[in-house]
Amino acid sequence: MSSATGPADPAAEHAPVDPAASSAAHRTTETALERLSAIRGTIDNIDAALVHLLAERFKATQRVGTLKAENDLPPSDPEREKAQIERLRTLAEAAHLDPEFAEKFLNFIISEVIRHHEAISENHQRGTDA
Ligand SMILES: C=C(O[C@@H]1C=C(C(=O)O)C=C[C@H]1O)C(=O)O
Repeated sequence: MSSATGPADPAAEHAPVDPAASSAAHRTTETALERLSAIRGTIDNIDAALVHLLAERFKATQRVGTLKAENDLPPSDPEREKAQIERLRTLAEAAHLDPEFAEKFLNFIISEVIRHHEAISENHQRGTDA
């Protein structure tokens, strides 16, 4: 705001807001950054848990892959996949997670598992053919 005689500093009237110049704005920014950091701490823990859970799941599916290869069972089982996707869609809905996302995520993991099972089967075949 300028007075009748004009602002003391003519540039001040259109100067960009500097949050550090206002103690209230500064405090607000610090609090927001602290909250962001705390929430990110939770995200870090969840991401770490996801990695550990996925590692355990892949250890189990590797065992399934070996069992299948040794017993001439096919790498994929579409019936089991269908049932598992349906089960996870229901769980996702109850947990307020987008079921479409849950299905895509599971399909992404399953396609990687099948790739592993195919590789295990090929290695097993090579071993028994030799
Ligand atoms: C792990 C298996 O193999 C494949 C992978 C699946 C999965 O990752 O959930 C499910 C079915 C199969 O296509 C299984 O048959 O149980």
